[in-house]
Amino acid sequence: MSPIITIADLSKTYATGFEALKHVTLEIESGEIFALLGPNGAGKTTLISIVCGLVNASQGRVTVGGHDIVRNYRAARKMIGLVPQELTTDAFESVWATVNLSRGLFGKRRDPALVEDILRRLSLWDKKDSKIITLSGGMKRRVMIAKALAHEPQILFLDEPTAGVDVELRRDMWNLVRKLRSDGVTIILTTHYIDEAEEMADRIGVINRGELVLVEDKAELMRKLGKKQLTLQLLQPLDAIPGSLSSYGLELSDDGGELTYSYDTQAERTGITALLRDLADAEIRFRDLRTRQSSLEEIFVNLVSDAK
Ligand SMILES: Nc1ncnc2c1ncn2[C@@H]1O[C@H](COP(=O)(O)OP(=O)(O)OP(=O)(O)O)[C@@H](O)[C@H]1O
Repeated sequence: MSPIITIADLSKTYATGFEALKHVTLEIESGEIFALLGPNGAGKTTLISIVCGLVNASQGRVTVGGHDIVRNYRAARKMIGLVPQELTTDAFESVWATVNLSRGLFGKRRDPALVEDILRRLSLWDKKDSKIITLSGGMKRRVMIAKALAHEPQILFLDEPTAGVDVELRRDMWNLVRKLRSDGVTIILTTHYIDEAEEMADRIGVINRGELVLVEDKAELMRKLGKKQLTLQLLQPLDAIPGSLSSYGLELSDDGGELTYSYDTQAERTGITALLRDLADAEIRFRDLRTRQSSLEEIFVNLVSDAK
């Protein structure tokens, strides 16, 4: 696959002197779902805003579909649909009018069948004649997506798409994103919901204090950084860990009733076989066991706190 967006050495210093982005280099592949994950103020919106031409970069270069976003702004922007964090739309227009207008802004011919399809997919068809002001927050958010899709963009940016929406809308949103991807749309979403990235993304970028600290295939990330824990529920509680087991870094919990061993899933040897043998030699018996893999949330928290 070839990159549809290239971001090279991108930095942004706001007029206040604040460095919101520091030397960010990133390529987005055509057709992927890329999640940009980061805490508040990390620079996610700034990055999106630069790619969409809303904020000027202080340094670096961005191309969208091969078009330089500064020199060839119109061609680049036409490829992009943006769903901003804030709801910005004309409150007194009808849904139908506002979505058609968005299409017109990009110089696209009217296409009522296409707009109907978008509204139906977003469960907005029965609201097409409603004024935006009369809609609920969740419905308004759907309208923002419909507007962003109206000119048939190849790339869709979703800035915090599910912040403050209910569970049902969140599910709908995820389904829509998957459907769009299967239609070939490249999707970049920002989120602080780790489960959202875990569920949706093909690749994940973690941004912290303006720096892109990691970009990785999601499955690879979980495999690489994921630690696993084996917990044994003992038949007889232990007062202390026997000296013969000291090399395993075991932890005793539940009043001596549980013994936990942490191991690296990537390591050539996990050490489990040896541990079980040494436990038998020490006459420590267990009645049950469980294993647990660290979640993306733990990986993320570790990354962000390491970078501080
Ligand atoms: N116009 C501006 N002038 C000065 N500083 C700004 C401006 N816009 C954003 N910032 C600062 O840049 C930093 C990054 O902001 P940005 O909105 O990109 O973060 P974010 O990762 O999207 O955060 P959130 O998750 O809260 O939306 C913040 O500290 C913010 O206060």
